[in-house]
Amino acid sequence: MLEQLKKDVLEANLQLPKHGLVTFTWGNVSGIDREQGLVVIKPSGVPYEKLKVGDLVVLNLDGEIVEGTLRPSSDTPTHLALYRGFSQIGGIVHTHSPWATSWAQAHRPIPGLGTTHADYFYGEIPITRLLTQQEIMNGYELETGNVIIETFEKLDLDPIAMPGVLVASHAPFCWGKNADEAVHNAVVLDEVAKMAFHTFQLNPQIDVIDQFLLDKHYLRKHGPVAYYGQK
Ligand SMILES: O=C(CO)[C@@H](O)[C@H](O)COP(=O)(O)O
Repeated sequence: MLEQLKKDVLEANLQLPKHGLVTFTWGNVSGIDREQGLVVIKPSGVPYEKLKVGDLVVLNLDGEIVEGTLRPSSDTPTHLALYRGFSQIGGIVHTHSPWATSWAQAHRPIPGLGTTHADYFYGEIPITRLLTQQEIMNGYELETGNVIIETFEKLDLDPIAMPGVLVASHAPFCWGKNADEAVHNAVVLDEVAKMAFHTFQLNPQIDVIDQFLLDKHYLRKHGPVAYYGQK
């Protein structure tokens, strides 16, 4: 089980440069074995082209390293906070993919403007608030995880229906039932971020997708899940 999870997390990490979601060593992917309570994550600062399964780091949900010799990703506290807060998810991706990161830096949520968006994200992709100076002092990565959970609680969002978020002045985090699905959602997030930017250039007055079409498209693909805005 854990050995297969390591292989899946390695493959998911290697998909990031293949899809153009990362530059240099930016970004990271993790996966969780919920039965054992163990998280497998990319080591910090290791180039993707050199990454091997033995480099991956295994931690428990308290952040204690149980396997691995390298330093875990600097975003590990964020991943762990999300696994603790969103019990339904099995894989997490963090990138600085250019289009989604531009919306995060602009402190703008990404509105649902079309069916491409609706197939994956049930409504507007949220933006977190900025962290306070005290929160940054407490630990930027841990508090980033906490502010994502806070954002979803405030907006009453279902992380299955909304598998991604923009962290203000930072970049996106995406997730899914496993690491592979999390990467898929990260690719789509950057695509819909690009499409939304261009759509507004073509028509600054465009409105969000009709709710009926949003329902039809999202539920056609995902079946009866908690509705956006309802638990
Ligand atoms: O968000 C950041 C830095 O702002 C990180 O995602 C780095 O881009 C990758 O860090 P490591 O996973 O290599 O520690």
